[in-house]
Amino acid sequence: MDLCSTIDLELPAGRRQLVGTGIAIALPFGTVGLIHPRSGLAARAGLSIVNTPGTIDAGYRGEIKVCLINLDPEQPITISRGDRIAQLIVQRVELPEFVEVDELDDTSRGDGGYGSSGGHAVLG
Ligand SMILES: O=c1ccn([C@H]2C[C@H](O)[C@@H](COP(=O)(O)OP(=O)(O)OP(=O)(O)O)O2)c(=O)[nH]1
Repeated sequence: MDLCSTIDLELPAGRRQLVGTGIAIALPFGTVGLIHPRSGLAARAGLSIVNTPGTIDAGYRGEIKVCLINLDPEQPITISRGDRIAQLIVQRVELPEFVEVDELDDTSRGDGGYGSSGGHAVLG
């Protein structure tokens, strides 16, 4: 579902702003809302979201807001009230009960991460 701006704004290069969408929802328990950028605006103008994906908790009843950021190094981005600025995706989530243990089971990856599998010159 697309989310639209409730305001007109001009976002200068490198700046961010929290923008209202005028939407409040009651998500079913066991789901989460994720706020994603729109790929067209990202590729063409450099518009993104600071905390992408934003998390909308099932218990949240306030207005959904989007923390937009202009990642273009030079050009401002003009947004008009009603423009589609982001998209909301609703997903089911696990609600696990966490249990503290002294050891974890062995896996082939183990504790290797952060590029340990290579695949790029800078990773060695
Ligand atoms: O892009 C976003 C992200 C969050 N929210 C709202 C819904 C969410 O349920 C609430 C809290 O979000 P989050 O848990 O990410 O914020 P926090 O910085 O951890 O603050 P809090 O202490 O309120 O949990 O803010 C939005 O409207 N837009």
